[in-house]
Amino acid sequence: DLSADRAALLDLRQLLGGRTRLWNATATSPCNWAGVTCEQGRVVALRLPGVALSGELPTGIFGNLTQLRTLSLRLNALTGQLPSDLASCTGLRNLYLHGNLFSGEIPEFLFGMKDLVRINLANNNFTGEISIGFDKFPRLKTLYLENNRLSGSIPSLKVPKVIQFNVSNNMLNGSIPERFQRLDSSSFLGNSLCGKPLEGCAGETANGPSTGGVEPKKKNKLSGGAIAGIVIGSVVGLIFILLILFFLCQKKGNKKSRSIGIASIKHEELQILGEKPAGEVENGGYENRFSVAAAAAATTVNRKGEAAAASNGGAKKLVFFGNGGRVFDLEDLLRASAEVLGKGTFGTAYKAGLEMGTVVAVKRLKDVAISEKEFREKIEGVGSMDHENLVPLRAYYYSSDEKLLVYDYMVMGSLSALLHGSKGAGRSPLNWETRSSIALGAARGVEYLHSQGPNISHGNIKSSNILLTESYEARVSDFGLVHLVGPSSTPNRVAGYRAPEVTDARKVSQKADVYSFGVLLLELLTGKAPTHALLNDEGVDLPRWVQSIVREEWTSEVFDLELLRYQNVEEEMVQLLQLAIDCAAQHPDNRPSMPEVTRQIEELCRSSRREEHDPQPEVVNDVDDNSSR
Ligand SMILES: Nc1ncnc2c1ncn2[C@@H]1O[C@H](COP(=O)(O)OP(=O)(O)OP(=O)(O)O)[C@@H](O)[C@H]1O
Repeated sequence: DLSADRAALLDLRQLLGGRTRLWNATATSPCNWAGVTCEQGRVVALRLPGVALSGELPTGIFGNLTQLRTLSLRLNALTGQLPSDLASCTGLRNLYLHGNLFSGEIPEFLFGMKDLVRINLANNNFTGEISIGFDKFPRLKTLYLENNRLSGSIPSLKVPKVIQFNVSNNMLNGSIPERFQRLDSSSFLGNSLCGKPLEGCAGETANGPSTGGVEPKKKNKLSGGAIAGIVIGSVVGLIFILLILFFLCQKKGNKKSRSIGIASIKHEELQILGEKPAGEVENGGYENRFSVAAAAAATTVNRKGEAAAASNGGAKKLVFFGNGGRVFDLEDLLRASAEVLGKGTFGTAYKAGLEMGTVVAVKRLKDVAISEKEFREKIEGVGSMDHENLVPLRAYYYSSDEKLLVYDYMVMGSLSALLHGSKGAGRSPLNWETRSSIALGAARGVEYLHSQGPNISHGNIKSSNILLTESYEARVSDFGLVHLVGPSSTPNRVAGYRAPEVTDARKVSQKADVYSFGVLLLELLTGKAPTHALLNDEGVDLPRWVQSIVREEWTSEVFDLELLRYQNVEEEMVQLLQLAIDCAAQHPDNRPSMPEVTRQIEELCRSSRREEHDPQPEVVNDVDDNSSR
């Protein structure tokens, strides 16, 4: 019987006035209204984020919505106190009221909603003290109260499951309870709080912070014996640490000359070819810059114990692909200054600046376990791939000591760096248009690879292998490399992307590529790396985490914060999310093919472009990023 829910929702609909774009005027059942999710005939989720709701929420709406599990009214301009009939929603799990103008104390009835898992009341005008009542939620994981006007001290809450907590920018004082001392300081800034992770409280002993109480005076009264014990303990501890450091340094010193790799390249090795490392002039040290030749030589020296330059085999040449011709030769490459881009599964990648001004990316392969003939055959296959969404392999070099692959250098780096790198000032948020076009470009690149034959797959799809041009076009890289390396290099780092049925990383089917691509899409949409700590804490992978959220009816909460402002394309975002989930199906037969994936992304890109060009007076987007949580 939906009549009760319907009547309640009609009240809300009046509040929305003419904003029919989100509230379909022709819908007969509330379950067909945007923002409403029903289950077995009852409304279980109500989401009206950023739709310019204003004024006080009238009492009488929530009294009937007793099955509600998710209530999201974030980013509106709602004022006054929370309506008392909200207390009827006793099964509420997710309460998102952030970014409004609610005022008054956080009402007591909230603490009767025992199932709450996520509470976000940030960016309002709530006053009063933080209640010990928050301890009454056994499943609470998220508690955001920042940017309100809460006062008093933080009570010693136990909240065992809380992993996200923020009370910054209130009027709180006193010391931070021990339970929260391991959190980041940003959760507490903008108050008069003290103690870890902020600075110690006034009157605190130098030997340790207070442990949660708010009465620092009492804590000063340490007995003489206790002080002597602490001093002796500290001295013994210090001596112990110094001894460990001493032994560690000695051990490292012994190892240094044996290890192979960037960190161990020494001055003498760098000069073997008479080259001066580029970094020496600028940095006075070697850090990450040195010549490709030096790096190659260092390997040779370290492996054989003698100085043999990588270029000493006269017949050894760079083999170029395509019609571009021989733009530079091995000597040029060996003379190039090089900067480490990163170490991957198959070796180390360098950015190499040639003297003639060309910049290329050079990958030094390790653990190549196949014969020269086989290597040349396979790499010829890789070099023949030609598509605008692939990073072209320009050339390769093969000798018994050294295997180099030369690629076009992609100036904007990888999608992984873009999503998970610095989010500080100067970095523009990654908007929906960019993300969806990266998804499309990457899909086209992988689809092209699959079109080359039923046994041709990429084998290592992940965000660090999606590189970006200056205009953020996606180029898929590293294709075909899994077939060149031995079992010792099988990519354990792809954990999180690898399909469940893959046991040998060198035998990755096209359907397994689709799974990895699905995880990549989830990463694009959620902003979470498949190896994200939060996920691991809970012992789940990204696809399972997303699926659990979708099951719990709070789909829109999975999206990256930076995407939340694009309310007008929420439908397309949900479609892409569904496609990602389909791709990451456990059973290969249930996954779509790459052409189908591309077709669906093309379709939703088209429809979101249409949305963007439609006038949308009712959509409010002018809310700042902080409040969009
Ligand atoms: N052609 C290129 N242009 C710009 N950056 C590149 C290029 N190729 C690789 N990189 C960057 O260099 C780093 C190391 O790349 P590499 O491919 O060796 O390892 P990976 O992608 O982290 O792991 P894997 O070896 O499993 O693919 C990555 O951050 C990658 O984005």
